[in-house]
Amino acid sequence: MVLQRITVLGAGSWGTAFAKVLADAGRDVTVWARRPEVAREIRDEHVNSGYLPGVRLPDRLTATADPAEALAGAEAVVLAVPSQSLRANLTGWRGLLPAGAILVSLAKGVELGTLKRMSEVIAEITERPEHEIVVVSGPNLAREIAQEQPAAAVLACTDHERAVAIQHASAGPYFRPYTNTDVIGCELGGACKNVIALSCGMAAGMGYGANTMATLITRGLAEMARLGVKLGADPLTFAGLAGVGDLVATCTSPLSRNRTFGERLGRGETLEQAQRATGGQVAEGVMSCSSIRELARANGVDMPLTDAMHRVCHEGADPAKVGAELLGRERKHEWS
Ligand SMILES: NC(=O)c1ccc[n+]([C@@H]2O[C@H](COP(=O)([O-])OP(=O)(O)OC[C@H]3O[C@@H](n4cnc5c(N)ncnc54)[C@H](O)[C@@H]3O)[C@@H](O)[C@H]2O)c1
Ligand SMILES: O=P(O)(O)OC[C@H](O)CO
Repeated sequence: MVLQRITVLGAGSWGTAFAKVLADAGRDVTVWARRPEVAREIRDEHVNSGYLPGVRLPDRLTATADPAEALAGAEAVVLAVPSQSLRANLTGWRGLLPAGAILVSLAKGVELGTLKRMSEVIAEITERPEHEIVVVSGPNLAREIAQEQPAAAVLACTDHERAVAIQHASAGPYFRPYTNTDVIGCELGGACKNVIALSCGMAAGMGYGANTMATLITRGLAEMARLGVKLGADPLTFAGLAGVGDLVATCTSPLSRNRTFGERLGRGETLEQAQRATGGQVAEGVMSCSSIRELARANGVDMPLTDAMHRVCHEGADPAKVGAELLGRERKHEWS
C-alpha cells in the first residue's frame, strides 16, 4: 500500500509537526486548521507561528480551514485534535471521510464518561472496524520533532499492513517509526504517561529532585502496566517507546505541557490559574487522570498516582498532603 495524499485534521503543535514529518518523507499533505488565519499562514508563509514559532514548514505542505477541501482524495486521514474534543470534531467530519482512507490517531487520552480509548471512539463514530485505525505514540515532543531532532515512534494497528503503510509514509532522516500490533498497550501508555508527567511536574514545583522523579516514573510505569495488562495489553509494550520511552521524555522535559502544568500546581497555583497560564494549550493528563482513575476502579486496578493527581486537580487536595499520603500507604512488595 503506497500512500501519497494525506490529510491532517488539526493544526496544533503535534498535528503541524507530524504533517511536516509526512511532507519531509515525500507525501502531499493538507492540514485542516480550525482558524482560517492559521490555515492561511501555513499555506502562504509556510509557518505556524502560534504553535511552532521559528519552524519553516515544507513547500509541499498546504492548509485550509474547509474540512471538505482538506479531505477530498485523502488516502490517509490523521486525527490531531485533543482527546476530549475528538468525538465532537469527528462527528462533524464523518460524512467527509473518503472510503478506504486509513485513519490515524495522534491523540493521547481516555474519553471522560465513556472511558474509551481514542481508537474505540474513532471506530464508534466512523462505524469502521478497529483494524482500520492506526495509533501513533512514543516520545514525540512536537517542538523537537519540528526541529528535526532524531526520534522514534510506534505505529500501532491490529492490521500490520496498515501500520506498515503509515510507517512507509512517515519514515525519514529524523523520524524512525516502528510498527506494533498492541493498540491497547500503546494507547494506554500514551494516555497514562500524561498523568505521571503531571505528578513529576508537581514534584519539581515542590522542589524535589532526581530520586523523586525516578520514583514517580518507575511507579507510574508499574501502575500503567497493571492497568494495561488487565485490559489485554502486552506487558512488553510498556518497556517500549509508547511506555517507558514516552514516560521519560514527557516526565523530564520542560517542553512537556503536562509536566509544566504539574509544576504550576506544585508551586501552589490552582487548576484555574495553571489553565490560564497555559493559554489554551492542552495538558491531556488533567482530564485523563479522572477517566483513567475511573477505568482503573471499574477494573479493580490500583493506580495510586493517578488517583492522587485526580484529587489534586479536581478535588482541591493539597499536593504536599497527597504526597505524604502516597508515602504513608500500606507497605508492600514491589511487584504485588
Ligand atoms: N504536542 C505534542 O508534543 C504531542 C505529541 C504527541 C501526541 N500529542 C497528542 O496529540 C493530540 C493533539 O495535540 P496537539 O499538541 O496538536 O494539541 P494542540 O493543543 O497544540 O492543538 C489542538 C488542535 O486541535 C484543534 N481543535 C479542534 N477542536 C478543538 C477543541 N474543541 N479544543 C481544543 N482544540 C481543538 C485546535 O484548533 C488545534 O489546531 C493530543 O492528544 C496530544 O496529547 C501531542
Ligand atoms: O506536551 P505534552 O505533555 O502533551 O506531551 C507531548 C507528547 O505526548 C510527548 O510524547
